[in-house]
Amino acid sequence: AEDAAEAQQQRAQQVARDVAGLVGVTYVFQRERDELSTSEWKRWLANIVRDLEGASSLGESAAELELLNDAAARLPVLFERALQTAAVPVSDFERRRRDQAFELLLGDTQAMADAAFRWSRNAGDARSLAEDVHERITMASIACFSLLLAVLAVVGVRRVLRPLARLTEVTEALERGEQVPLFGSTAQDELGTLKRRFDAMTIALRRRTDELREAEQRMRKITDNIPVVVSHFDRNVRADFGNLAVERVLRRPVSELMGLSFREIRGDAMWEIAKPHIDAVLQGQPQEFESFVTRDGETLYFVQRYVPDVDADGEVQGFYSVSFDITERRQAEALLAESEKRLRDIADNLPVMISYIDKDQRLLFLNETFTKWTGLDHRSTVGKTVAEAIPAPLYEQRREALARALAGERVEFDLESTSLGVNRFLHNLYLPDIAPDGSIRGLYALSTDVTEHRRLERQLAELARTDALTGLPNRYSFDEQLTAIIKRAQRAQTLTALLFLDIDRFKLINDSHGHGVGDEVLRDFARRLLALVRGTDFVGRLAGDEFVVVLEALGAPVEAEIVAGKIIDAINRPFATSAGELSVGTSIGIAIHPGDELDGEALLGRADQALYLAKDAGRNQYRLHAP
Ligand SMILES: Nc1nc2c(ncn2[C@@H]2O[C@H](COP(=O)(O)OP(=O)(O)OP(=O)(O)O)[C@@H](O)[C@H]2O)c(=O)[nH]1
Repeated sequence: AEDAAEAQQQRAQQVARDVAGLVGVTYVFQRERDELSTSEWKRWLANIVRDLEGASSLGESAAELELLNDAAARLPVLFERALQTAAVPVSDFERRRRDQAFELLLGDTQAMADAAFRWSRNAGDARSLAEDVHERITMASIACFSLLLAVLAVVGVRRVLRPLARLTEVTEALERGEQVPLFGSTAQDELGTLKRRFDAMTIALRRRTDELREAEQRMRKITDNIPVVVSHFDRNVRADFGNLAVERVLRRPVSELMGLSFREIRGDAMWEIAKPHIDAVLQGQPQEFESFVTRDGETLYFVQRYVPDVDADGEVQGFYSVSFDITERRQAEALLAESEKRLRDIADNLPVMISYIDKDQRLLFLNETFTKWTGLDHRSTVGKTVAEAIPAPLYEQRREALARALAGERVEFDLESTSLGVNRFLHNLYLPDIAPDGSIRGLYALSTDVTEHRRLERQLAELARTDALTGLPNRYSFDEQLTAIIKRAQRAQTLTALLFLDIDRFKLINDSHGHGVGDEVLRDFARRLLALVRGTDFVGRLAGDEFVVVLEALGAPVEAEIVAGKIIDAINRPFATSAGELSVGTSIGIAIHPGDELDGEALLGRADQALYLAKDAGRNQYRLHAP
């Protein structure tokens, strides 16, 4: 009898522990409401059911069951509370109601636990009695199983225990997300009520499951059709959602990945990169960083966004991972950088100064040649305005052209400027940079060094105006000069004399001594003319043995006659040539420009007529054209 009492008491203590455990877990359940505490709560409930089953094997009824009847009667209420607490709160009101329900549930469970404690204390008393009275031991032992017996007394062992076990099973099935049949009880007793309550809970759960599934399908439909990789990880960083793009990127079916940890899916290297971001997003801070996936030797690049998944209570339940594929952008950027480098290489190696100037006249680009010619390097100059970058006089030379180009005009101009001690003639081209909408964004400035070109041009121009034999200005130059001289004379109202000279019998010199000697005479003739006139007077060779001298700002016509006389005297002095000394004469026709509207051609015509007269009169003399 004592052994039996011992065993019964142990059982009673077991029940007490289980109920206490249930109470404890209920606290946790209320606080956490997560998967773990829910399953714990159910486990403790199942323990009590098992204890009851053990106790039922006694199959006896007893008197001291009142204590437990109360607790058993509370079971349906308990489920009702559970039903209320399972509802998802959508408003503060509902949340308050849920919290109240939890408190009530807790109170109920507490009451059950109190009952069990009392019952175990009673069992302890019974043990001491057992030593004296056998009958009383039986009574006491029966008291020890009071929890079960209370149920037995109220609804009968089989009726209550089978449904309770079934409830546990069904709850677990629900938890696994499986469809469970309803009890469909119409019984009016407490068990019937209990079953109906449970059915209501099942229906609510089903509805919620359906809603969730629909929501998930909607989300899947949307996310499967966007070119973005979307996944969701729970608080333990295990995957519980992934869209179609996940399969495309990882080349694995999404179903295979569900439930796996981030590290299992993405490997150690990616885990190391992502871990700080995951820690942060689980603290509620959104994250953005770049990541990559390498597969079959090719690397895909992503911009990775982690968004915390926060529930109604503000608790982070996990996070969404959204990845944008930027591989193409990366490749395009690489290609662009390459082509930019090629362009820069070309630009740097052209012997042309190239720059880009924006609409606010800020230098945004300059090539190597620019640096070489001006000493301004790209790094320290880019961002400055042209006025800030170059010396004020140089800016002044370009100011107007810059303004015109920035008003949309293609401007070409030449200028001479000195940089780094080198003087250059620059040919500049300013090309406006016009946006598709017609606005001016800036301008391209290209400057070519035309110094050498200019020098050649000048040389050619000089050659074109110079008589190669004597070095005197030629006919072309004379025509240019005469026009300018006449203009000056008209402006200043001064006298100008044109002396037209022809060597006498020059043909004879050529014929007698050869062309070379003739040339010697021509050169000496030119030297003698130059020696006689002022530096400002014009001396030129028109052709063959014809020369001109233009005397400006004369006091009177007679001054021209004096010069002509001096010339004849000078020419009459012997010419030393390779063929010996030769005597040379010259005839001169003089025309005076009176300061009126007479043009160069007419003046030369008059001088020619006078020259004819001088020749006609016997040569080696001058004649003045009669006014
Ligand atoms: N040596 C040399 N002779 C030239 C040159 N250009 C022209 N002549 C010659 O100069 C001579 C000019 O002769 P004209 O002016 O026609 O006659 P002229 O012998 O001077 O006789 P008048 O003018 O009537 O006194 C021609 O025989 C030309 O061949 C030249 O560059 N060098």
